Amino acid sequence: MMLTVLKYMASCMRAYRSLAALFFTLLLLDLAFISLAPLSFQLLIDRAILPKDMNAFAIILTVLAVSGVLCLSAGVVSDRILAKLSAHIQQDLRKRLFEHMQQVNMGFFEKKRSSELLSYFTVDLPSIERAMNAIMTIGMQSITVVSISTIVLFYLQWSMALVIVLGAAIIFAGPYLLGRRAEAINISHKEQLDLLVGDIQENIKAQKVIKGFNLQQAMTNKFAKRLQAMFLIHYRKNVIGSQLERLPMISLLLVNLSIIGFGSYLALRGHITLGALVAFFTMYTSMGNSVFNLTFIIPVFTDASVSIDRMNSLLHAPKEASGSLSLPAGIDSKPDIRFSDVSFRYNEEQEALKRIDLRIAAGTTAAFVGSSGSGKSTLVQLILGFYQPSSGHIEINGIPMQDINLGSYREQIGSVFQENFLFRGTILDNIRISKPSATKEEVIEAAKKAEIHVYIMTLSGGYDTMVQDEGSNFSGGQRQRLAIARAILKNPQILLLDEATSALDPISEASINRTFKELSQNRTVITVTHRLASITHANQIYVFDKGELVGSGPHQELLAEGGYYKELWDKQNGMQVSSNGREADIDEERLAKLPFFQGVDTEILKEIRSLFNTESFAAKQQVIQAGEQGEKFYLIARGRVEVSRKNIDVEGGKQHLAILEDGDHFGEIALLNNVPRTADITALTPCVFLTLQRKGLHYVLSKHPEINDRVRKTLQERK
Ligand SMILES: Nc1ncnc2c1ncn2[C@@H]1O[C@H](COP(=O)(O)OP(=O)(O)OP(=O)(O)O)[C@@H](O)[C@H]1O
Repeated sequence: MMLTVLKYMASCMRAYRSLAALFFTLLLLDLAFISLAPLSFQLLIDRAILPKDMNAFAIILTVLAVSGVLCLSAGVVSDRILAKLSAHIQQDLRKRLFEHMQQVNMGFFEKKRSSELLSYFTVDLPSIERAMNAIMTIGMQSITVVSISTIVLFYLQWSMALVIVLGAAIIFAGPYLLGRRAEAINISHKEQLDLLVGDIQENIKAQKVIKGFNLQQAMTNKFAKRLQAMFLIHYRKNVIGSQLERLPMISLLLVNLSIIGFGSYLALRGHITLGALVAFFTMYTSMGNSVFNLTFIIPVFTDASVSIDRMNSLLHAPKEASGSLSLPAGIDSKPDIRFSDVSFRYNEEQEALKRIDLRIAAGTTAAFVGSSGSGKSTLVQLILGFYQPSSGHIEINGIPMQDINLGSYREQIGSVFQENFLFRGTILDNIRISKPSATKEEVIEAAKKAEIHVYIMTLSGGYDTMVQDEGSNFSGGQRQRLAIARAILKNPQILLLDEATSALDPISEASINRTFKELSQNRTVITVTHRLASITHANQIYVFDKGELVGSGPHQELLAEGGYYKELWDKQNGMQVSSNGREADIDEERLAKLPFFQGVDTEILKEIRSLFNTESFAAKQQVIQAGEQGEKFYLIARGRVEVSRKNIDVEGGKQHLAILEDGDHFGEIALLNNVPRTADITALTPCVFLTLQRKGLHYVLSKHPEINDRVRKTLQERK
């Protein structure tokens, strides 16, 4: 363990050889004085005090004072050099870690919690710094003092020196034997610390969910369990730490006793002079202190050795596989994307994509549609080269993806996702990140196309307004528009839009979709959407279901085929949302497709239709809370909701059950009678619902006894 840490430090210092050499030289001077000073007692007693020689006394004292001042000054300078060396090494390690983190593949981030990655910087680097400072100060000092003292002690009295060497072996035996256990406890302590920090971090991020679901007490209880686990390991770490310090102390006492007895016996017998005995004891005391100091840094070393291992696990994590061929940039080199028999799995449990064959010809518009979880976003991530297929091939312009330099390829892609990250900095910086050379005018132009310019101009800071905490001072729609501006500014060959307008209101969505259509003139556009009406113009639509490609072709062709696409289309069709998003409507034909209204007379459906109200919810707003009494039915005219259940044992405190989107419905059991809701429903994007109250429906049904029983029976079956 000691050797690992020392080797690691030596490798860190390699870049600063001259600084380190200067440090060691000055340190040696300083230490030589500290180690040899006790010898002056022998000279003072035997050459000056006993023979009463004033001259010798003056010379010895002067030499002592001058060398003392010189060596102590060397010590002060070496402190400053060490401070610089240590700061350099910390900076290098931070840089190395950060640089590597930019290059590791996505799978690595999936497996690690962000708190664990953070702790490399906040826990492990400081622990390495502590060990380095300890070895370069107390450690070096103690080792030098012990080495010089041992030589001098052998020179003064070899048999006593031998006893000391044996004693030193006993002193270190304890820490050596405890070493492995201490290391294991240290590893567990760091792991628990990661989990604890992770819980706190997650709790901060999940405050809206926690308060919304009234989970404060449950979260506090869960945290108390974590603290209990942390307490145990913290206690064990403290115990082993104190044992590592205490054991050498006990051994040292025993060795002291033997030396005092043996030394005094030798002096009594006249085997050594009085001066030599005093010098021996003084030197031994200073050596004893140094040995003692060395035992103090053992826990620091154990800590650092665990940290080095942890950091190496990051530094050895596989990098993104990137080839050497650069894709030529420029407007004429539109990439053609081909998937041949591509399958992909994130983990052993489930295949996210199964044997996909598709081709997105350069300059065309392709759309990926399908239910939630069908693999659309996974496909986008494969196109971006975030993951490698588990089997099959992806080719760009006929070149295997793994041979292409990912940097040059991604240079040609502009992407917008459902959730877009905004960095700390100004709005201008955030848009310009995709094209650092862009002028402010170009940024403004892009912001205008993304329909965010007018809003930016209403802010007192305009484009210099600061983005706070990942964009928390902007709405989901505004964040999405800033991301769209970013992608537009880049003017990429491939525009990748993964639910890029999901957070926008209908007017903005329609208008931005027009912008995207214009932008598609001279480039490849790949759109992932669950809103089929927005991609009817696509050259090729790919339909996914449970990771499989179940259909492809232009809109009309797919409709004519009458498969899954038609099913999705029919589900979404027949509902209209006004352009301001405040009013929604449904026609009777669509109403008749609801299982419990099948076969109901059009006239009655007209009556039922008039009972529907429009309700709007903002993204992240709770629509239904489990346990509350339900009295209405919801039909999603526009938007996406998450169905979940409170469960503090899973991350974030809730268990995800399903995603529902345009055309889906929920809560129909409430149309039958007053039953408590069985799950929570939360809006993921701004949502517009058509809602039907039980009382209204019952009134209509009571007027039409001929359908009353049938509707109730179907509802009962669904229950
Ligand atoms: N990082 C991941 N790790 C493990 N499984 C994942 C990961 N991301 C997605 N999956 C799983 O892969 C499958 C496909 O997910 P994907 O996100 O591609 O679907 P999608 O069609 O884009 O869904 P949505 O429309 O809801 O975004 C799902 O079963 C999902 O749970």
